[in-house]
Amino acid sequence: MTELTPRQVVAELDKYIVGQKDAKRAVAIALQNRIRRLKLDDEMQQEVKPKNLLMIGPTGVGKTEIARRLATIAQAPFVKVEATKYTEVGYVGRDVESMVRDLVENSIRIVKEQQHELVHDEAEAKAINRIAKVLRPGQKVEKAKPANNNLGFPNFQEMFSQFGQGKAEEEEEVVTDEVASSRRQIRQQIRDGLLDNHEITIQIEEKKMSLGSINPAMEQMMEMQDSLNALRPTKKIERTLTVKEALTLLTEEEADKLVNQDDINQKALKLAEERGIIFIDEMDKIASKNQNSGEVSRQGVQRDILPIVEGSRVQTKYGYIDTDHILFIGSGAFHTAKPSDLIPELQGRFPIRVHLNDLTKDDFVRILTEPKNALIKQYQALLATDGVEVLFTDDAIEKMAEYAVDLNESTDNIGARRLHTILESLLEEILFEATDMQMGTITINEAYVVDKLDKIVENKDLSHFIL
Ligand SMILES: Nc1ncnc2c1ncn2[C@@H]1O[C@H](COP(=O)(O)OP(=O)(O)OP(=O)(O)O)[C@@H](O)[C@H]1O
Repeated sequence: MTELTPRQVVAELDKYIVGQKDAKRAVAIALQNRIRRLKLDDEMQQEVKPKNLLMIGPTGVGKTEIARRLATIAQAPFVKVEATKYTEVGYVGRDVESMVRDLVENSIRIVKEQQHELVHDEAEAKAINRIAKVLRPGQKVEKAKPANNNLGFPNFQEMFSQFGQGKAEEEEEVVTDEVASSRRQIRQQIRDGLLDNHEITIQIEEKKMSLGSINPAMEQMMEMQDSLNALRPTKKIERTLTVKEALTLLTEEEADKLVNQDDINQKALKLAEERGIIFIDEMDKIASKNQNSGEVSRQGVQRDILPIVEGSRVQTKYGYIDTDHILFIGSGAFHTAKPSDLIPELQGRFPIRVHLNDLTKDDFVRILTEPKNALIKQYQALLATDGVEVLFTDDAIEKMAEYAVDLNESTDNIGARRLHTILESLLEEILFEATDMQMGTITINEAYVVDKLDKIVENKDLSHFIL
């Protein structure tokens, strides 16, 4: 895996996030420091403590977005959690270690996807084969039964067959040359996508539902259930789908058989350990120095978080994970509580502090248009699916940015999130009509923006709900 330099990381972040230069630099440095520390010998590693980061800034200015993009750039497992969701050990609620378990789940997904990618062609070939067999079955003949064992032992094979998958095993398929040749043709047709919409009924393995972790006791129960499930033969269920859907499902099922689950688990644990990023939002809400009743439990949460951030071993259903190299990014507005209101040990674990700025009108103009996934581009792409081309004049975009600033000042300051609600209200009519009407090209100018938004903005009660 090639590592990007801090400068390259910032350049990548620039593609998606407007401004916030200091924050981008800080996360790039934090990422590089982790790589540097991993290269040290063991003794030195113990001396150099991990340097986590605290992002301080109002809501909706890009804190989460920076962390999330950073994870994508670094190909790192990522979770976002809210500090206020946790309660002290012993109370009902999520225990703090679950953030590490969630990170591992995310890592498992990443590694599984990578491994599936490696065996994709082989898995797809097998899936195509299975579909061809369903579409052109051979002749079924009854299988000769094995002679009964005369030793008086129960026949385990027959007993197992009662668990659901016995029937098929009693029949054998005779594949004539004609069937084989017809299947060859079908396989080609599937590859060419000619049968995509054709419906078929297939047998697939029933997926075990995985509920998110709730608390340790519940998790243990679910893990026991998982182990029991693993002992039972997988149950097959019948589903009617299009060939295209069946191909996706069966390719996934075949890929599952081709990859080594233990291998995935080990790789995922290592990936989470060395590259994981945990974003803890609302850190300010658990900060407080006072010892009165409500605050005790907040401090409790801080104390629970501390060992994880300091580096400890956490048990997950895939094995133990060391949290020593996980990068923690704390975040919060810190309007009333200050970082210095956190317990000292925790303050020490988040030594890099960075302030994010309030967004200005110019920032809003840029956010609307510049990033790779800019909101205007998103709406244009959505409406293009209905054959509608939407153009925005420069003054229309300026006007939207102006409304965003005004509304953030006069109601709540929700940062760039304001742009989402503004665009949704602005385009409501077009979004409703576009599918029915051949609208061709629509140009949105300043007058259109004023016409659509002024009515709502003037009515303070209404704008609280809509914009
Ligand atoms: N500087 C920015 N550049 C581009 N988009 C931004 C920027 N700031 C915010 N956004 C957009 O606004 C939305 C909210 O931003 P984000 O989730 O990062 O907020 P936040 O600062 O983490 O706030 P909170 O603490 O409330 O979670 C996202 O859709 C994000 O893409």
